[in-house]
Amino acid sequence: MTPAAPAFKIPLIDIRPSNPHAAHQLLTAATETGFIYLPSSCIPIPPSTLNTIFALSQSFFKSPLSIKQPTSISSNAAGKNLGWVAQGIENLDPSTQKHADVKEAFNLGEPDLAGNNFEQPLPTPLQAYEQLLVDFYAQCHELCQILLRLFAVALGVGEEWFTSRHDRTKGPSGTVLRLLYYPSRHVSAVEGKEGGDMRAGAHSDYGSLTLLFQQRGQPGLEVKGPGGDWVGVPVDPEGAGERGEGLPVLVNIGDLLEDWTAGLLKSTVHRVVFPPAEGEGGADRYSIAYFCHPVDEARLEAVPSDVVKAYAAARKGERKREVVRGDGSVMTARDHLMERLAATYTVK
Ligand SMILES: O=C(O)CCC(=O)C(=O)O
Ligand SMILES: [Fe+2]
Repeated sequence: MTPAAPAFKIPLIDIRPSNPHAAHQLLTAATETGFIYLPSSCIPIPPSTLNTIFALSQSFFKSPLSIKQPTSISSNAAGKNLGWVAQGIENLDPSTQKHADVKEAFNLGEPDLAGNNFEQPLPTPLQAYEQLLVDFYAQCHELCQILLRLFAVALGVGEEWFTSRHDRTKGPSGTVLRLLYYPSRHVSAVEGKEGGDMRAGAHSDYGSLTLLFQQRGQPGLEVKGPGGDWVGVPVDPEGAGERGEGLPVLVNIGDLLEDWTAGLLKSTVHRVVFPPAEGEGGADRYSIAYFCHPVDEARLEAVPSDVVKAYAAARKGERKREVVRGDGSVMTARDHLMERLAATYTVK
């Protein structure tokens, strides 16, 4: 008899300094599941900020085309990859998915360094809340820096090894804040779009870390377990909402951090599905994703960690991708992102 695979369970980790095991627990989770829940109480983002941003997101996505179109990614004003992404544009898994993802998105690039505004045009419903969005951006970045410091500690490298390479004062990065809207199946059918079956096709994220904020009653995220099975990711695994607390935030490791650590930290494949049909076809889903990247010019030189070195030596030849090229030159974070984009979007 073969032993059953261990159940795939995403751990909830308290990352406050009062937990002396936080760094170790994070590293274990990152090497096993690649996904981690953080309780709302240990993140530097007030639940009221999140509620406001979800309300803004809803009001934007429910706006008429005349509000959305001027900020579209296909307009010159928005800039590359920034702005509104209409339904039918993106397919995260073109190899198996015939139709585009059933979703809309709004991509927000980094604010200026002074922390006053965004360089892209904001749609009308967001304009009055620019400062709140700028502050939220900074809070997300700070949370990623806290996590990156803990990973550095767990790997036995200098505490600032990763954070110094994510230091915004050193230049721009590929970091993006993304508002996401997945209509219920009912709504997408009414709009007459060709019926896609997937809200977001199977993929892994590109950057170093992703933060994902979700709302009660709006499930849909699934991660690929070690046996290739899809496992549902509950929005509120421990009933925080019922206790009147904020929901936990999900963190996942992206391809860049996986590649940088020679595959030790796992960038786990995930997707977003429609909930099983109920009533009118389930609820709409809104989520907010913060994709954190090192600064563009950061060189992805080998992490000087004994743990990483031992893993790299044991798994030589098994890696999905390399950050050091055949000629010995080291990729920058920008090179890495360009390569991932080129691998995904074959037609451009
Ligand atoms: O909306 C979600 O739950 C996840 C979205 C996602 O995985 C992505 O945009 O990369
Ligand atoms: Fe993702």
